[in-house]
Amino acid sequence: MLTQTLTPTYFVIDFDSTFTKVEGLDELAHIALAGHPERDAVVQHIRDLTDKGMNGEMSFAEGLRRRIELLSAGRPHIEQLVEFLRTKISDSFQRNKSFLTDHAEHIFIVSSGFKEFIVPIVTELGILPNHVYANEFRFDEQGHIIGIDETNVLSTDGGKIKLLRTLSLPGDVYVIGDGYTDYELREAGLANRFYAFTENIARPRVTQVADHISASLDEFLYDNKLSRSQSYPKSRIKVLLLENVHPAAVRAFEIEGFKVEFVKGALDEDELCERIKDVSIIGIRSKTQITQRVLESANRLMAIGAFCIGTNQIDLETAARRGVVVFNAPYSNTRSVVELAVGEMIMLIRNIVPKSNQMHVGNWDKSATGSFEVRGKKLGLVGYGNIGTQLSVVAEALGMEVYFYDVVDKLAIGNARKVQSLEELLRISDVVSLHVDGRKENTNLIGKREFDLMKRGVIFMNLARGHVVDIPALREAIESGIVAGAGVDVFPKEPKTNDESFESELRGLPNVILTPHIGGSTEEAQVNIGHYVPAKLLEYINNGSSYGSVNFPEVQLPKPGTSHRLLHIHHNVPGIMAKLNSIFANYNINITGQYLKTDEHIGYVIVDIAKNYSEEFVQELKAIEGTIRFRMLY
Ligand SMILES: NC(=O)c1ccc[n+]([C@@H]2O[C@H](COP(=O)([O-])OP(=O)(O)OC[C@H]3O[C@@H](n4cnc5c(N)ncnc54)[C@H](O)[C@@H]3O)[C@@H](O)[C@H]2O)c1
Ligand SMILES: O=C(O)[C@H](O)COP(=O)(O)O
Repeated sequence: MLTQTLTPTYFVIDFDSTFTKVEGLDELAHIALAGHPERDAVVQHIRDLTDKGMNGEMSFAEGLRRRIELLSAGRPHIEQLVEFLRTKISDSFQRNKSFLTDHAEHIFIVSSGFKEFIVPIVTELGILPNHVYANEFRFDEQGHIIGIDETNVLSTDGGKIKLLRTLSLPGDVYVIGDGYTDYELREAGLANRFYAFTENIARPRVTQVADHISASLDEFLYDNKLSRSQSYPKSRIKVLLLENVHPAAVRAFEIEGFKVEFVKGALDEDELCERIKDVSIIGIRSKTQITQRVLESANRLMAIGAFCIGTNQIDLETAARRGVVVFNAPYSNTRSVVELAVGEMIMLIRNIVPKSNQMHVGNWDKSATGSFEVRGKKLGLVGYGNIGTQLSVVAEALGMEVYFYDVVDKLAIGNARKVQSLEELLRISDVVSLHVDGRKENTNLIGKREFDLMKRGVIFMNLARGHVVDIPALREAIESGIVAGAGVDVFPKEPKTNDESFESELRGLPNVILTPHIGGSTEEAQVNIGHYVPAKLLEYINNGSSYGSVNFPEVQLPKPGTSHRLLHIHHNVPGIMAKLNSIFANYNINITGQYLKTDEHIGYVIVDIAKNYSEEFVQELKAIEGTIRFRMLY
């Protein structure tokens, strides 16, 4: 860490909604009024009074007096509150305990809250008890709160100003807080700067007048070049999550302190080019197209998470050349697709869809004609990857004979049999199911020629990618009776959101199951993906590990420990390693670990070094010709 001399001498920090995520007095009311029939209304009234005070819309002393009157609490409730507040310390304060401890002599907590619950919390993070200035309750003999110590200046209007005057701190004073009374210290000339703290709440009336807005303590420390736990404040790193990814993903980034934006649907290219400009991490599903143009608009982008299996919607090569790492979730929804395929296959071969539709209009058509078992039938899998192989196992358990064709030589699982060509597979199969990936070359893989090769009465399923099938040819094959039943989950053109209508030539055909690209849309799959992909992205952002990436040299890294980690992504051209090494030698840098992985286009070097290095050394590394991206972690 490049620790520098302290510029500000004293830090005056607010407690409620700054040091902790909540307002202590509101929470005390909530605890004390448990079981009270009017609890919600009373607590809300107290909250409204708190907000009015914080926004400077009401006399502070008046608001405090009225809140205390509404409160019906005692010592045991305060004990419960302290327990609760321990779980509500602001994330960035927790992360930066060492700053609080190391600078304890210069830190003061000045709050309109109450010492009874503030002192136990802040002292656990290194604040000195005699540096806590706050109100105090008055209790009766049974321990009920009966009022406040009115001789304390903090119970009066302008209390913080009066207090700071008496403290008369001999040096620069920086105030950090979320409320208007914190700003008033600056207005009164008692502070050099006021930082509106918005990690928990952003009050427009306060942010408007602030010298600076700090979305976290990390930002405050970074801006003032003070020692901190994050090399760059994550609250300044924007994560854009599209297409309704699972809330677990949002939580995973928020817990780490990132600024997260969530959008329910996909965005088109123009919208995305605009929105992505200041985004560092983007999460998408199958609908969002990350094109070259989008990537060229994304100067801050470090990583893309495909919260799905397919990555054909991303220009992977351009991403890599721009130093943007892409991760996906290769297995999280595999089982869901397999189960849907099995279900559809049985429904289609039994001709259930038309029968069900007839029942809904009152027609009872009991007959065995055109209805078969899957047992003993030949299932032909086009693409024998993760989904194809798992479907193969389940289909065998149902008594089917499984055949597969894959462009790559794949090991057959169970009794499945490999065939040598797509044509052969299509000729022999009773059920054809597509499970190829979405590479461009697979466009119209199945068209008229291929349908003409299939057995008359075949069941056909596409749960892979829409562009793989020529839709007019499929319609013709259904109408001509070649295809007796079809299950289609994916389409060349799909609506961007649930509000758009679905247009397709397949609408209205008999014995055709159409589903809105939901092969992977189960609760289980989405929650799995919601955990899996953020974990990969965070590993990369926090540690540099690119393991599991689909477009980048893969490196699995140990934690950097006490070293600082340099991450250098460059074009794979001769001489870069020599230049890097000569800079390390010139600056006499002590290397504690080094990792290198290259592919055809990209070189990814990770170097762990001892902490004593200069800014010039860092600048020289960044300036090496061929550097795509340079990052430091500690
Ligand atoms: N409908 C959904 O919601 C849903 C959900 C998950 C996955 N998918 C899609 O399912 C498909 C399969 O997924 P996976 O996880 O099994 O992928 P995978 O990459 O594990 O397997 C794809 C297989 O297809 C083979 N292949 C590619 N082109 C081929 C061709 N022309 N002929 C024969 N084989 C070919 C590959 O060699 C590979 O073995 C992908 O397109 C994926 O995007 C759809
Ligand atoms: O690639 C996938 O995993 C599937 O197509 C599912 O995509 P989705 O997450 O957009 O439903």
